[in-house]
Amino acid sequence: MLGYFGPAGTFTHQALLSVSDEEAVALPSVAQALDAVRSGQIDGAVVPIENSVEGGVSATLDELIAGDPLVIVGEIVIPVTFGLYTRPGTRLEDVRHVLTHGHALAQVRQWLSRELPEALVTAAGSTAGAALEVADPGSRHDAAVCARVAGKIYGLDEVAYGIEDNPGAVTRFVMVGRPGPVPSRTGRDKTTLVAYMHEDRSGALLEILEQFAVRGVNLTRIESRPTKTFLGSYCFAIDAEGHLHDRRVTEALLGLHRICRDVIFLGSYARADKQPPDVPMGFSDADFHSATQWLATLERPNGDR
Ligand SMILES: O=C(O)C(=O)Cc1ccccc1
Repeated sequence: MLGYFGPAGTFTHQALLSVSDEEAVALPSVAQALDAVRSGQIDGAVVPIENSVEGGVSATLDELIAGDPLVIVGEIVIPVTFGLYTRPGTRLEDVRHVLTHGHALAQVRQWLSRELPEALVTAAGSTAGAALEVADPGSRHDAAVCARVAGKIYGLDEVAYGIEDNPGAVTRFVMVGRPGPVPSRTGRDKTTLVAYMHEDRSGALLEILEQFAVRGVNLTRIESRPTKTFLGSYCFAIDAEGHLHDRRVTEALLGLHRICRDVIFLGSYARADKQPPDVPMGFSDADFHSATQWLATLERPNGDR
C-alpha cells in the first residue's frame, strides 16, 4: 500500500496519481507520511521536496534526515497551477480570509496583494486541507488557494484560475521507501545524500564539492540545512547526476565518506526528466575499468603489460 501527503486533492496526490493507480492512503503531514513508511504501515509515500520558485521543502528534507533511515526510490515532477476557491456564493470581492499552504502562498503572493490587498492570509497544512476547511460553513476562512481538483472535491466555487506569479512553475515530489536494494540503474539517474563536515573551517565545502568535480559528477542541487545543534552548524543536502552503481558516483561517495564526519545516503533513482548525464571523457565505467586493469599490470614480472 502507498501513501501520500494529503488530504485528497493535494498536488502531492496528483503527483502520485500520475504514476500509480493503486489504492493509496492520505496522511495529514509529511512527518506522518514518512513515519507510516518507517513503521511498515505503508510501503512507500509521496511527499513534496522542491519547487522551482520557492526552493526546497525544508520539512521534507529534515524529516528524511531525522529518525530511522529512509530512501528515495523515485521522483515525479509536475506543473503547479493554482486557483482561488470560495465557499459557494462568496464572490472574489467578498473574500477576507484566505487559507493555503506556505509553498502555494509563495507562488501567488503578487496576485493576492494585487487582487485582494486587504485579505488576511493564513498558512494551512496543505492546499487541499485549506479547501476542506473553507468548505466548512462555520469556518472564518472564505477562500483557499489550491488545485482545481481540490476545489471540485470539496464543493467550492472557482473565482480565479491560473493565479500563479510565475507561469511554468513545477514541483518535484519523491517516492520514499525503507532501505533495501537500490532501484536498478537506468543510465539516467540521480543520487541524493546529505554530507556533514568534521568541523567548520575554510575550504571544507570546497573539499566536499571536489569529490564530485574531480570525478566528473555534475550536481543538480545543493542546499544547506541547519544541523539543529547550534547556530552556524550546517549540513549539505546534495543531488548528484548518476547512480550509486556508476563508478564515478561510487568513487565520489567513498571520497566523501573519507573526508566527512557523516554521509547519509538518501537513494539512487531514475530521474523524472530522463536526461542522460554529461559524462566527461575519462569518467565512464569503461574508463575506470581499464584504469583498474592497467594498475594490475604494474607489478607483473618482466614488464608483462
Ligand atoms: O499542499 C499541497 O497540495 C501539496 O502537495 C504541497 C504543495 C504545495 C504547493 C505547491 C506544491 C506542493
